[in-house]
Amino acid sequence: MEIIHFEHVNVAYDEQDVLHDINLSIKEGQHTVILGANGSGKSTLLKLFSNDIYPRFSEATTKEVFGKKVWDIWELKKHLGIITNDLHYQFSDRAPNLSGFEVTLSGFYSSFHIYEHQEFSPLHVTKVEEVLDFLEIRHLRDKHISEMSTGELRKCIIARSLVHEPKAMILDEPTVGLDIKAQLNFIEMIRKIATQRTIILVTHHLEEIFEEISQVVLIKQGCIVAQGEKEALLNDAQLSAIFDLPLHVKCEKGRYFVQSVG
Ligand SMILES: Nc1ncnc2c1ncn2[C@@H]1O[C@H](COP(=O)(O)OP(=O)(O)OP(=O)(O)O)[C@@H](O)[C@H]1O
Repeated sequence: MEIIHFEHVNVAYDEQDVLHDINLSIKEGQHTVILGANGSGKSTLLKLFSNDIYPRFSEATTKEVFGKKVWDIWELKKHLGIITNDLHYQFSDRAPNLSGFEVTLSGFYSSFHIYEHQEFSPLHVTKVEEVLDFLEIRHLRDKHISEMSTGELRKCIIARSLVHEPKAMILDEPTVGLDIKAQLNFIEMIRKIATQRTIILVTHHLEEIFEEISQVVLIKQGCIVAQGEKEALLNDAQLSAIFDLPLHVKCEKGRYFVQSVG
């Protein structure tokens, strides 16, 4: 089953073309990274996955998510857990008093708060407890957002997206703002999730590309310039071209990093 199947997809904002002739396939179980510089079109591509924007009409265009062309947007959001940094800001701004338990529970209504009119069954509560245990964040259950570190809140937001048991999770620059230890710890958590569902990582940080990611999609100036196996694409030539810098890349124990520039 393909999660994403795009053929000849073009996107424009105010008549300005931003994504050009996108052909992309991501299969279930095929953990994928979408890698590109700032402004290359990564977030726009992600908005296409979630149906927050639509392609420019063309007879040649095919756009299917989980094999379907048309989706009820709320139904689709249950299948695709999407984690953006915007979610993080929304929670810390709007609901600093929410606990880890409540952040997770809010996933059932995709809301940024818990409201009186929302009804939760014992099954909802059980699911939240199960997710907190799976992610090993029970210690955050009763902690308030205002008392959480960036990494702690981000883990609760991941928990929130898991209550629907999405088939795939899309993570947009998930380790922004985390120190090295928190980053490594967070990536270990994502690896655990990757044993159960497909991860699509959107980033410009090589360090975020964990071992289980097999497919790389390189995007530059709104075009997918390469799509294929990680080992074939994460090399000096491809990455220097993508980031417009002479980069020397190294891989150690299955993890990639920029060794030097120039
Ligand atoms: N709402 C919008 N209206 C007009 N242009 C936009 C809009 N959003 C993005 N763009 C433009 O589309 C292009 C791609 O932007 P996009 O945010 O998708 O890139 P990105 O790779 O996610 O960048 P970053 O890594 O900085 O988040 C950029 O030129 C950007 O200026």
